[in-house]
Amino acid sequence: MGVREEFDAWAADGRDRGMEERHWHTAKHALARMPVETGDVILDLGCGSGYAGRALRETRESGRVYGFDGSPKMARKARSYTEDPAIGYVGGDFDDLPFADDSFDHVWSMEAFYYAAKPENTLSEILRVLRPGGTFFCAVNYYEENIHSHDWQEFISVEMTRWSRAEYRKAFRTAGFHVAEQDTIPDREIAIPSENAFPTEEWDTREEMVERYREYGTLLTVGVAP
Ligand SMILES: C[S@@+](CC[C@H](N)C(=O)[O-])C[C@H]1O[C@@H](n2cnc3c(N)ncnc32)[C@H](O)[C@@H]1O
Repeated sequence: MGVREEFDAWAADGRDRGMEERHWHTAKHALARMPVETGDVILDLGCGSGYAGRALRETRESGRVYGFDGSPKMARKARSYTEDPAIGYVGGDFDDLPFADDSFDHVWSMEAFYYAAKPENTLSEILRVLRPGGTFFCAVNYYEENIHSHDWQEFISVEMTRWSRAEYRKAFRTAGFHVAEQDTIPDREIAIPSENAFPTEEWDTREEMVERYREYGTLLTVGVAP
C-alpha cells in the first residue's frame, strides 16, 4: 500500500481525529514556539485533520495556511472541519512540493516527515519553498532514541525513516538549513494508569509508558532557511 491507500483508510475509520487528539498534547507546545508574525504564510506538511493550521489561524493571526497531504480523504476531512477561507488544502507528495520557490514563512510538520520516501530530497524541497529566514518546525515521535517507537513500522505499509536526534541535525545542515533548536517535548497530558493496571494491551510496565510519554515525548528539530 502507498501513502494514499494507507492514510485514506486511516481517514475513513476516524483516525484523523484520533491523531489530532493525541498529537495535540505536544504539538501545541511546539506550535507556540513558532515565530509567526501577522500575515505569515504557512505550510502544514502532512496535515492530517488539519488541526495545526486551524490553531495557527485562530491564535496567531497568520496569513494563508496550506494543508498539504498525500491522502485525498484526509484533505477532504480537514476541509470539512473549517470554513476559514484563508485555509487551503493541496494534495501531492513530499518529494515534489507543488509550490513556487520562496512561498512560505514557515513550514510545520507533525508525525509526517519520516514517511517521506526520500527525506533528504524533501528537506531540499522544504528549503526551496521557504523564504530566507523562514523556519521548518519538524516534530516526530518516531525517532531512534525513542525505543518504544521502534516496532511501529510493523503496523504500517509505508516505509518509515528512523533517524536519531543527531541524524536529524546532520540532514538539516546537509540540506542547507541552520539548526536553530532541537528539543524533546514531554506529553504530560496522556493519562498513565496506576501500577496495578499493568500490563495493559499496549504496555508491559508502567515505567515503560512513563518513559515513552513523560521522558522521551516528541522530538522537535527547528531549521532556519539561510
Ligand atoms: C501520522 S499522520 C499525521 C497527521 C497530522 N500532522 C497530525 O499530527 O495528526 C501523517 C500524514 O502525512 C501524510 N503523508 C505521509 N506521507 C506522505 C507523503 N509522502 N506525501 C504527502 N503526504 C504524506 C499522510 O497522508 C497523513 O495524513
